[in-house]
Amino acid sequence: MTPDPVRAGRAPIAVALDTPDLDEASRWARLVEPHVSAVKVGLELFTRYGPDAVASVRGGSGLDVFLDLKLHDIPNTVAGAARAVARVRPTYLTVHAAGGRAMIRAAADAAPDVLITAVTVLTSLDDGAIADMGFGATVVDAVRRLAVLAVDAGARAVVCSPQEVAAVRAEVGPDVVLITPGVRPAGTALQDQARVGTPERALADGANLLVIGRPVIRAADPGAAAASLAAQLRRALA
Ligand SMILES: O=c1ccn([C@@H]2O[C@H](COP(=O)(O)O)[C@@H](O)[C@H]2O)c(=O)[nH]1
Repeated sequence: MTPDPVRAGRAPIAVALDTPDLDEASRWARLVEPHVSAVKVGLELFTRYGPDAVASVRGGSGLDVFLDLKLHDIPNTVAGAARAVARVRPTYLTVHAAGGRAMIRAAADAAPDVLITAVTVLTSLDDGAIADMGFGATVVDAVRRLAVLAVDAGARAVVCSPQEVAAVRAEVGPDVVLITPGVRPAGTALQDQARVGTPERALADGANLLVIGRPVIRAADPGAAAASLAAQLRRALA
C-alpha cells in the first residue's frame, strides 16, 4: 500500500542527513523528528556505516527511512543489493531510472515491501548538462519519459525536481508517490542544485514528499528550521 507521507500531523518532508558522522546524523534526526515524516540516509552515511546508519537514525521514532542509494547496475546485482537492504526495512529505496526497465523490475521483485523509488534526472543537472552527456532531449522530456518507464516497470515512487512535478503527475496519475529534492525556500542558496523550486510550489503541483537537506541541517538550529518549514507548509496546505 502507498504510504501517506503526512504522518501524525508531521510535515511531508524527508530531511537529508548528509554528514560523515553518525552521531551528528542521529542528533539531527532526534531534533527534526517531531516535525517531519522521514529522514534520508544517503551515500555519505551508508558507505561509511552500512545498515547501522539506518537503525541509528530511525531510533524508536516511527520516522520513515528514505534510503537513497541510487542503485544503478545490471538487474541481478541491483536485485541482490535491494534484497540485502530490505532487511533494514527502509520505506523508500532509490534506483536510477536510467538503469532501465529490467533493472527496476528486478529491484521491485527483490524488495516487494519497499517502495522502489526511481530517480529520473538528478536535480543538479540542467538542459546544458544533459546535452553534454548526449541526451537528445530537454530535461523535462527526459524526466517525463523516465518516470513513465519506471512506473511501468514497478517503481511506486518517482524523484524529480519541483519544476517537473506537474508534468510527471499528469503522466503517472494519483497513486505514485512523487518526491522532490531541489527544494529551496524563497531566498535561500541554490548550492549545487540546478533545478529548484519552493516547497509551496512543489506541493501545489502535486508532490507528496519534499527532500530537504542543507536548508535544515546547516541551520544554526536544525530542529527550529524543520519546525518553521513544517509550519510554513501547514499554512500552504490549509
Ligand atoms: O535528483 C536528486 C536526487 C537526490 N538528491 C538528494 O537530495 C538531497 C538534497 O539535499 P540539499 O542539501 O537540500 O540540496 C541530497 O541528499 C541529494 O543527494 C538530490 O539532491 N537530487
